[in-house]
Amino acid sequence: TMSWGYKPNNGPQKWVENFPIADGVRQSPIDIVPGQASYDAGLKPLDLKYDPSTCLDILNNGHSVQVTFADDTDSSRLTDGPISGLYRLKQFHFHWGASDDKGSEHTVAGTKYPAELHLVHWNTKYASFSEAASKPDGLAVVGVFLKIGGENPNLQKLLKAFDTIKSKGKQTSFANFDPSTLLPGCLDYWTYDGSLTTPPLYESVTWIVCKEPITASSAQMAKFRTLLFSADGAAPDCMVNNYRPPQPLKGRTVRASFK
Ligand SMILES: CCN[C@H]1CN(CCOC)S(=O)(=O)c2sc(S(N)(=O)=O)cc21
Ligand SMILES: [Zn+2]
Repeated sequence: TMSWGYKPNNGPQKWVENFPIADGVRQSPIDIVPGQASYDAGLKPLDLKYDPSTCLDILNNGHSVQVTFADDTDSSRLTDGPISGLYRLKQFHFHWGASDDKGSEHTVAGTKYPAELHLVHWNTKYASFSEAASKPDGLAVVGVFLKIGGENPNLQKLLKAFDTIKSKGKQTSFANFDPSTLLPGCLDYWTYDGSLTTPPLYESVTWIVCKEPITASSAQMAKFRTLLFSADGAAPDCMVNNYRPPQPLKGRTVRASFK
């Protein structure tokens, strides 16, 4: 049987067949409508501290490009913001389009960005990432939009590794990368209760979506599109449009950390 993907025969419209929670009450992503978000003065600023020495490797998992971190200590972690306790960084990855006019998962008043970065953190009240991944307060994902602008030198280090992980299952060591270099200068955010945007679609994510995008050049976006969904030796299948469209809000409130 074919595993899930982003094509008409195995994509977001079909996921509910194997993952019925796809039609759940707190699914992600969503369209964020700034005028309908509630400013919450009680929301704290995000406190993100990352230790580059926890960076382990970069992987093409057949769905995205992912950078994985050692999560056996608290040295790369998220605290404050909308969450309580301490969440450890596990990985970050991206979603992008076949062209610069689409690619993000969250949208802002219907606007699609060319890509979206997800920094995935797990709640250390649980013993491990895999235990946390399915709990309602198990994960906190920081989303950062990418918009087309000048070349982003911090992305360049990632992109240089892409030639060695072109196809599904390829991975290579990747050391001393500081994910905070991919954060925008202003950490104003929207937050809401949601889910993983890929199967298994667990409703376990506190979403923290930054208002300010970072930039990538059009050439840098083109580099993402040289990656493949397909494994070595299989017919090459470009890794593009690996995004789920916005899902129904179903009565949820989106809070803003800013006026
Ligand atoms: C391709 C598979 N993606 C998922 C793998 N994991 C979940 C299951 O693990 C036990 S995960 O927690 O690393 C995340 S976070 C994430 S998103 N796009 O919502 O940030 C998707 C996934
Ligand atoms: Zn993601």
